[in-house]
Amino acid sequence: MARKIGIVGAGAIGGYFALQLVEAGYDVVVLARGKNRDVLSTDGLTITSEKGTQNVKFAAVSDSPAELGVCDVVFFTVKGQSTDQAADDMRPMIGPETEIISLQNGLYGIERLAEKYGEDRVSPGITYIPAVVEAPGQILRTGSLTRTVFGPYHPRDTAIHEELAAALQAHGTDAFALKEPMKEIWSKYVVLAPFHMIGCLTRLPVGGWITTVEMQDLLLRAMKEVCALGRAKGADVPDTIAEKQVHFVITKSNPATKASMLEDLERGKPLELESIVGWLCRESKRLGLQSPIHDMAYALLLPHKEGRNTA
Ligand SMILES: NC(=O)C1=CN([C@@H]2O[C@H](COP(=O)(O)OP(=O)(O)OC[C@H]3O[C@@H](n4cnc5c(N)ncnc54)[C@H](OP(=O)(O)O)[C@@H]3O)[C@@H](O)[C@H]2O)C=CC1
Ligand SMILES: CC(C)(CO)C(=O)C(=O)O
Repeated sequence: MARKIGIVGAGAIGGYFALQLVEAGYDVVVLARGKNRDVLSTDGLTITSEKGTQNVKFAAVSDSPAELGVCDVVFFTVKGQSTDQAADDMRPMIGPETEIISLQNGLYGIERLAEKYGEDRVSPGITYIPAVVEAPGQILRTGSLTRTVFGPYHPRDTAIHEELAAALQAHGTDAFALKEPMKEIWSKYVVLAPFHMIGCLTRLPVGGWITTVEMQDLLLRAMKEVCALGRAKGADVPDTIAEKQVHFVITKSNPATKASMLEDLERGKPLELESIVGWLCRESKRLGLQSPIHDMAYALLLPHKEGRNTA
């Protein structure tokens, strides 16, 4: 019998994986609300990319987690600010054996899920797929990257991760099961937190701000704040990661790439400010570290946190 996979957070990233997992033959059930639920249950999900348009329908779509029932695996893909509510809401979908794979940016959500469901149930992951929701049930992939990794929080059996990664790979996703995914999650976070705050404060894609030595230096110093926090939390995050990442951003990044937090800011949507930048500031303080660059950015972005309509 095919495994039953639940999607909690059927937006850009959750939608992408929902479609791929249906195509891989899994029994996919989707927790969705309002207009998104209506469109997903009637027309299904449509994803447009440079490869064309794909559409799938799901085994079940509901705003009632109890109706969807216990799943073998849940992909957790809500925005950071929805973490606590969604993690509580999904409880009826989580049984004693359910594997929870989080693909959220940052580490806030992973820690909250682990507190609520236990470190042995949560599989941290990260994805680089750029995508946006254009309308309910309609997702646009804005680039071709599909690298995605996931695996256990602490070393344990990874058979389920390997099975899912192989199924996703067979359908075109660059997915990998890692025995120690936290290394790559920290490595992305070293770039992500500075990238989001600088993108939002300059209101520019990376090509608009990375060209001056002043900004390159600011980026490096901001990245080192993240590395210091990683080490204080026991992860292997040497400052050389910051140096490599700055070099990568200068030499390899597509100048048109915008931080997803800037995309949200421009659309007047709520920002993942607390889970990505605020978490770093609070954790640094708690562990006796200084994070002056992120502290200033956090304060400057606070007025935009809830989006345009509530400012
Ligand atoms: N988009 C991208 O390019 C990338 C995003 N990421 C990360 O992936 C994560 C998800 O981002 P993204 O897919 O863009 O976000 P989206 O806003 O597109 O999707 C989030 C979805 O979660 C749903 N949701 C929120 N709360 C609940 C709840 N309580 N119950 C059910 N559904 C809920 C939202 O529904 P509703 O509309 O009803 O609120 C929405 O459909 C973020 O952490 C982001 O940083 C990582 C790499 C790239
Ligand atoms: C990697 C990147 C920059 C785009 O996919 C991202 O994850 C984000 O902006 O949230």
